[in-house]
Amino acid sequence: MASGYPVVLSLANRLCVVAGGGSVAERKAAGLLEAGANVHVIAPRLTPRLKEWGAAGKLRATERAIEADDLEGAALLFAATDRPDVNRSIAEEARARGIPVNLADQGEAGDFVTPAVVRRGRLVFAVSASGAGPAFAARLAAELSERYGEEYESLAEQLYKLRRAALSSVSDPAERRKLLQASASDAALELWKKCPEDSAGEVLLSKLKELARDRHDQDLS
Ligand SMILES: C[C@@]1(CC(=O)O)C2=NC(=C\c3[nH]c(c(CCC(=O)O)c3CC(=O)O)Cc3[nH]c(c(CC(=O)O)c3CCC(=O)O)/C=C3\N/C(=C\2)[C@@H](CCC(=O)O)[C@]3(C)CC(=O)O)/[C@H]1CCC(=O)O
Ligand SMILES: NC(=O)c1ccc[n+]([C@@H]2O[C@H](COP(=O)([O-])OP(=O)(O)OC[C@H]3O[C@@H](n4cnc5c(N)ncnc54)[C@H](O)[C@@H]3O)[C@@H](O)[C@H]2O)c1
Repeated sequence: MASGYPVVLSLANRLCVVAGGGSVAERKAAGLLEAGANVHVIAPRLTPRLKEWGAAGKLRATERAIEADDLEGAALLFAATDRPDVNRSIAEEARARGIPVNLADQGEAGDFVTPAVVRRGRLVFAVSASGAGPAFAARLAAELSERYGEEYESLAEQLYKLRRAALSSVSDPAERRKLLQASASDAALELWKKCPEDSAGEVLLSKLKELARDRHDQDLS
């Protein structure tokens, strides 16, 4: 497998079809729900959780074999049945319609693979081992999960607000770039962890300006 080209797709409200209803289909569906996709899972046999999500309206669950018409309007297809022939033929139908395909039983023959993922709010870590094995990717993702704890969700939120404040109130692009670079320094990250919530980001921006001034003064002395 040549190593692929990583992207972060916006799937909010886009139809994603999952063929298959076992543990692999459940994992793909769970990841798609986290991305806000409109998920349709189709299989004669569904896991209890997939049934529960269907009954709760989190996704659409249909208990029958996949059909080509199910692909109508889909942005992506996940072929995750335990029948290689079914996966192959629905993948062909999808490709004929220009729909990218993920093949659970033969990743390399699909259009994209799903990496191991760790989410911390806006922060998304994705690890792909490109054929070196999902166990390796999952192990490295678990290490990232330990290194970057839950606190990184609010940290990323603070940085988001700060960046918005900088974009709207620091008009000089060079000055802004300097500030935003400083906003991700070790000292700055420590500062944001201790800062109170500030929905406009103005307090964060004034603290960042102070920090940048201190750094500048230290450089001069
Ligand atoms: C990371 C993760 C993400 C996810 O699926 O969400 C993921 N597989 C995970 C688990 C897992 N996979 C397998 C087992 C059974 C135990 C074992 O054998 O280890 C388990 C464990 C379990 O199911 O619990 C076996 C397996 N996987 C693939 C094949 C076929 C092949 O090699 O082509 C076979 C043999 C099937 C067979 O014939 O039995 C294929 C793919 N699996 C990928 C991703 C893509 C490559 C990603 C990369 O680039 O590294 C790729 C290529 C395609 C794709 O699925 O997109 C997720 C870990 C999530 C986590 O825990 O964080
Ligand atoms: N990519 C991965 O991460 C990964 C991990 C493990 C296994 N696998 C592969 O994925 C396959 C599925 O794994 P699983 O553990 O979810 O299997 P499973 O046996 O739990 O589930 C198989 C599902 O396929 C459905 N199915 C069968 N025929 C169908 C059809 N015509 N249309 C729609 N659905 C149909 C069944 O109803 C069932 O829901 C395995 O056979 C294996 O090759 C991939």
